[in-house]
Amino acid sequence: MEFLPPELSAYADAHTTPESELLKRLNRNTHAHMLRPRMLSGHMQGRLLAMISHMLRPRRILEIGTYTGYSALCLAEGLTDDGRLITIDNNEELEDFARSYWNESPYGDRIDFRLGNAPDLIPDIDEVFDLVFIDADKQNYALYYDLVLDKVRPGGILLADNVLWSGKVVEPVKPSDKDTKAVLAFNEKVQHDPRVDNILLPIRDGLLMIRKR
Ligand SMILES: C[S@@+](CC[C@H](N)C(=O)[O-])C[C@H]1O[C@@H](n2cnc3c(N)ncnc32)[C@H](O)[C@@H]1O
Repeated sequence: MEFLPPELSAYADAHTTPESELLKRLNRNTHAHMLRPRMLSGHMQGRLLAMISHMLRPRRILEIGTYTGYSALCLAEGLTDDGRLITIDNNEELEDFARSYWNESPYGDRIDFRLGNAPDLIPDIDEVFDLVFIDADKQNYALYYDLVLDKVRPGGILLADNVLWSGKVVEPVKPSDKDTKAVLAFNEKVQHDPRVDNILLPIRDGLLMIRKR
């Protein structure tokens, strides 16, 4: 969901560095051939992810929720020369599609795709992360946060997508709406965690930026 009026959104887009030809093609082909293409980060958020990555120069990035590999390519832009991005998804139908685009990029050999259920895989990853992007099933957001925070270096950054959840975070919640309840609980958890500083950026569907103290 976009929270800005369309004309302001278009203006912001027009004053943001354009996508590379590869990202444009991946974006277009995801919309043409894949289910639920709105899950892809897109131009504006993709450039923000790349900008944050360039600023941090991370050596290790963890992404939870690969989809067609668009955000992985954006995040990989800032990796150090010996850097690596681990990205996890439980949908095996996405891997070949994503990999075909990664292989055309300079980062193909630095993106380490792990197929499986993220809550099962994360505990076995023995790395210290500079940057983490949480962008998978909403009901596990708080669990992902708990699983990764100890693996993030002090000063490292976590980003969590969709934290405004199409505006549902400020509407009455239906008792059956587990996703909205999970997003609300996650946002509260981070807000009251003395181990971090955080800012909720109202970009696209809401991006929570969290710095480990
Ligand atoms: C919103 S999409 C990711 C979009 C991607 N980060 C981007 O910006 O282009 C969420 C992805 O999380 C994956 N996913 C959902 N639940 C998962 C789980 N429990 N373990 C691993 N991946 C999961 C889905 O298959 C889907 O591809």
